[in-house]
Parts: sequence; structure tokens; C-alpha cells
Amino acid sequence: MHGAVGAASPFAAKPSQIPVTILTGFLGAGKTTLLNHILTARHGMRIAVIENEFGEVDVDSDLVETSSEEIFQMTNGCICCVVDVRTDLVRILQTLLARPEKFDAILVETSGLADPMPVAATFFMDNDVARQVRLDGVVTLVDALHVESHLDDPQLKGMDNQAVDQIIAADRIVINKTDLVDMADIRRLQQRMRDINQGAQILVSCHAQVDLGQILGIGGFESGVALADDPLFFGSHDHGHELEHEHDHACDEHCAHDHEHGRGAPASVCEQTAAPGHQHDPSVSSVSLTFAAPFDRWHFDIWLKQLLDAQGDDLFRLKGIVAFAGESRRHVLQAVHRIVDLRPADDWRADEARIGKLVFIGRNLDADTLKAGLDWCLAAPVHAAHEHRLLEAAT
Ligand SMILES: Nc1nc2c(ncn2[C@@H]2O[C@H](COP(=O)(O)OP(=O)(O)OP(=O)(O)O)[C@@H](O)[C@H]2O)c(=O)[nH]1
Repeated sequence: MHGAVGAASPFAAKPSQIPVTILTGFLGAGKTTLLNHILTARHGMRIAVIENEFGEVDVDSDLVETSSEEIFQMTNGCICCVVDVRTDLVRILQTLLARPEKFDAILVETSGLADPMPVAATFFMDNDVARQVRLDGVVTLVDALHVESHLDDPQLKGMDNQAVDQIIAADRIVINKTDLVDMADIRRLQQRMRDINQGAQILVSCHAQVDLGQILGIGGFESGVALADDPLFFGSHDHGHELEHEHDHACDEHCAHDHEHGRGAPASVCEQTAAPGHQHDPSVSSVSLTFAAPFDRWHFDIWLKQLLDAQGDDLFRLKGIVAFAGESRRHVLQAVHRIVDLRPADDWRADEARIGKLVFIGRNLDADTLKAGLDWCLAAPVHAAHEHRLLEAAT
């Protein structure tokens, strides 16, 4: 059942403090899909959305199905480990809270590589903000097809593993993309999630269609102000002194996160005190490219297939808004490893520059090679005609 958040829900009912939900999960797990499910449900609430992307070019705001909600984008770095981004988050919250028309709820979508705990801690950095908001819960999306390759990523042995951190931090774990795996996989994943996080409720979904009553208004954190006063939330690196949160994490041989860096030790603290611990996988990078001219669809399809064939393992995420020659609609491109989706969306506006933008996130990405490949796809009429002639000559 797809439950809307009704008037009886505690999510809607808190009079004084605005509930904040953090949506997290590894790259491509389905966070934006869940966000759209929440925003398009009939709950009658005003929801402010704060998004943080890993790439420099903002694609996510094009993918969010906006209605009356307001979307704030933060693309200047990862929210969990760049101090400026967390300061930005506080500034956005201050602006939101100063408005005469209040929001009923705030959703924060973290980047797919973020550790949600420092993000949660940010809500208590500023006393005024901490008094006015209530951290309702951390909802972690899990990609049923790909999560295990990230949990067991051999390159992260002995390092912080964000896929693990995100599951540890969850109040709710949503095992998504169940259409791509079979029942035995789902059961194995449920057990694996339970081994990592014994307190979180585990849900399963296809296209993030979860009962919203299960993920919003859950009261995962007791009191924001109390947490803000709790030195463990901001400061301790002792493993075992964890944030006062409802669940436990059983560390085992599958747990690749840095055991010096417990869940109660946000990256903010690591940075501010220069303590060791939290570090993103340094082998993962992003490449953001924009194109002021449309692509030729024939070339683009060939380029995309070759890219995914050759680099699908390393390509954690690809998303883009693409313009094709002779096509009035923008196209949305999404790929998670080799699972790709390219589909038309709404029309380009008449007064709008048809700027294509693509963000690649993964390992061994070479910006020049990617750009050269996409330049080859550009629909310069002479170029395209020449190539087609070549193809005809060859057949
Ligand atoms: N097959 C299948 N695809 C899904 C499902 N849920 C989401 N997707 C697709 O997976 C891709 C990634 O989904 P998003 O919601 O953008 O994932 P995300 O976590 O927001 O991605 P990032 O913000 O880049 O980390 C999109 O193409 C979605 O349409 C699902 O249950 N099954």
C-alpha cells in the first residue's frame, strides 16, 4: 500500500519543530525516485528539499518532480566531508526557518557517497536551527542488484566504506530494485542488512514505492537539542560510544568501515580536529560535462553502448539531461553500472538553451576521453552526414 502521510501522522502533527528526514543510499540506489514518490503523494504538506550532489553540474534538480516544494541544491562538494557545504546547509536552514510561511517538513537527499551521520550532526551545529527542527530519521536506500559489490569492494579494505556507513546510520533500510533480483537474493540481503544494523526496520521496494507512513514521522532521534548537548554526537571517536540512536551495528569481517571511526564520530569532527578516519574512496571521482549543441542519436547510442561495455564495472553512476537533434523533448539518461535508462521527458522550452549535461561518477574516469567520445556524438550536420555515408558505403 502506498500510504500518504495523513493528518494523524506524527510527521504532520508536530506543532513546534519541523521534522527533517535524511534520504541516503549509495549512488543510484533510488533516493531521487523515493523523493519523487514522497513529493507526488497526496499529503497536503509543504516540503522543502535540500539536495547535495557529488558532481559539479546539477542534474538532480531536473530529475525531481517539482510541485510547490522548494528545492535547494548544494553542488559545491560532498555534504558529509566539506565544511563549507555543511555551513551552506545551516545557512539554507536559517533562511527557510526565517520565512513567515513555514514548511511542514524538510527532506535532505545526501550525495550517494555521503556518510549521513555528519549530515545529521549539522542540524545541531546552530542552536537556533536545532531548536526549530527535529531530526525525524535516516532512510537508507539500498540497490538490491549492486549493493553487495560495494559492501565487499576489495579496494576499500581497511578504509571507510560509505555503503556500510549508510546502512549503519539508518532508521529505515529500503531494499530497492527488487525487480532486478530474485527472492533468494532479497532474503540474503535482508539478513545482511540485519547483520550490519540490528535496529533499523527493513523494507523492500520496487521503484521506491514504500508506504510513506513507514519512513516519515518515525521519531528515529529522540530530541535534537538533547543530541546537540551530547558530546558523543559530535566528538568521541571511541568505537562503542555511539550516537543515541535506536540501533546497533554488529561489526564483522564484512564490515569494511574504519573501526577507529565510529558512527558517533561525524566527519565534521574529523575535519575540524584533523582526526584520522573518515575519507571518501580516493579512487572514485566525478566528471561533469556540458554541451551547448545537440547530439546525434545514432552516434550517442553507439558511444553509450561502448562505454558501458568497456567501463560498466567502474561506472558507479551516470546521469544526464541530453538534447538530440531533431527532437523537441529533453532526454533523461540514467545508468547505474550497466543498467541504463534513456528516455524522453518534457519539451525544451522555447526560450531555453538546449544545454546537455552529463555527470559520471566512478573509477578510472578520464575526462578527456569521455569528452572526445561525446564530441564525436555531436550532431554537426556535416559530421553526421559523413558518418552515415561511410556506414552506407560499408554495407
Ligand atoms: N529497475 C529498477 N530501476 C530503478 C528502481 N528504482 C530506481 N530505479 C532507477 O535507478 C536509477 C537511479 O535512481 P535514482 O532515484 O536517481 O537514484 P539516486 O540514489 O537518487 O541516484 P544518485 O543521486 O545519483 O546517487 C534511475 O534510472 C531509476 O529510474 C527499481 O526499483 N527498479
